[in-house]
Amino acid sequence: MITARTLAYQILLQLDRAPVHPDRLIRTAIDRHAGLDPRDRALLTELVYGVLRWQGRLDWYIDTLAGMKPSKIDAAVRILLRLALYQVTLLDRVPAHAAVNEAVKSAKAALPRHVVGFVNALLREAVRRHPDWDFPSARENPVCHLAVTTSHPEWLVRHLLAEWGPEETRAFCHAGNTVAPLVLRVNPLKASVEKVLARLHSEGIEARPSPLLENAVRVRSPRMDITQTETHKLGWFQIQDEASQLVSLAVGPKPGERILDLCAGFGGKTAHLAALMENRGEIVSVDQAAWKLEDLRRNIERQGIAIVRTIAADALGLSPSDTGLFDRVLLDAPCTGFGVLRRNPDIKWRRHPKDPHRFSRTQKALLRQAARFVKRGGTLTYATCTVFAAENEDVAEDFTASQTGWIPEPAAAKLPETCRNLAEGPYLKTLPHRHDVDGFFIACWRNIEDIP
Ligand SMILES: C[S@@+](CC[C@H](N)C(=O)[O-])C[C@H]1O[C@@H](n2cnc3c(N)ncnc32)[C@H](O)[C@@H]1O
Repeated sequence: MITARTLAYQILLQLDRAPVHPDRLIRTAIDRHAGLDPRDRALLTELVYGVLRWQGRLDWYIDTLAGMKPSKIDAAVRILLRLALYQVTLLDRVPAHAAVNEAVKSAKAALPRHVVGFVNALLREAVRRHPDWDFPSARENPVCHLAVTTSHPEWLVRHLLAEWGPEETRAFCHAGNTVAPLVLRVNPLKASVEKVLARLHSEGIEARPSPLLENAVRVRSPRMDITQTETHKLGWFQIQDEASQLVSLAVGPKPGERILDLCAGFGGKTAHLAALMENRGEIVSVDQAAWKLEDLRRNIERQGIAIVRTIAADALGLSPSDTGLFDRVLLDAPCTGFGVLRRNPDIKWRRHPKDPHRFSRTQKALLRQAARFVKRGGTLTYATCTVFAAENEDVAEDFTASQTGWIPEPAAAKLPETCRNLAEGPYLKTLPHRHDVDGFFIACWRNIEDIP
């Protein structure tokens, strides 16, 4: 019988080779090994996400103890060590000797003898030292200190310190290692909050109304796969953080309107827009990834939505003559994703220091393109799930400064009273460490001129 630790090791190896969402790999592993009991499934998720969150600190332990150049340690050996060290240093419920023994056993099965000796010696030394580690000094090297202790890349810490200062950066980095609440958007086309709470309760899941949005609920036991419930299969809800829900609310579509969702992905925002439109009008959902639009179609069908047309295309190559003009256009732009590190901790290790600026260029081009599809009097909404000014305020300000015929509209105007404190000037900005929701940015404009 395969163990949760072995599966976690295999998944971490796969993630090292290709950028797949960890949840997809975990779900596939659980489906394939139906014999895993709920405790093992929970441990598998804990190990995969724990190692991804704490990878920076775990690597610091390895490089401190290894006595060789970091590049000399093979990727598979490093992952084996990270997994064992995570259990030894950060997980209370696994005895240290069990984690070490299992890692050494795995090493014996697959690695040469001298590597087994190296793994064994390093892990036993880590057990001996823990918890008395000599981390880089906060006074002499604040960047390195924060990067190692909170497990974030040095370039990211340096960037945030320059943009936000030490207090906010520290809070952001600490929040990045917490488990985000599991939030559901209730689908009003099929159910109400009360119905969803009652039905989930009958399936053994406790949830409570969101403090922020009246149509959202927070699940108390976030470790389970809620997509397997009947309530989900019936299309009564969609998993969607409150901050993400603010985007479609800020678009503010009305029944009967024409809406363009220009980077629709799996259709999280499309489905919400359709619900706000009471399933009346038309939504055109565009994404360059045709496979995502397949998921989108399944998602909207499950939710009883019938007003969506999909187009698989590069938004930059699309013309209003192909689609007509729209009352409202949403650009939920591709971004570095640093607002959702709690859910996707692997992102912080995949990104490059130049990425915020690279994305910024694409976002500016996509936003100008999105504007071409808006009717006179219509609105344009720009959203990201990241926190850097380069991808947020800079993009919005570039648009406002370079385009005539557009006036910024307060992004919070259409939001419920409970969310008004999230406004920062004309924009809406959420941060995990301040608001306990994902980090999103929203900006809105109204078109006041004919488009040439
Ligand atoms: C932030 S995600 C969208 C998430 C989606 N709106 C949702 O709510 O689930 C950005 C999406 O933009 C798509 N994308 C990136 N560049 C694009 C382009 N030039 N044209 C069309 N889609 C693009 C990506 O495939 C990705 O699905």
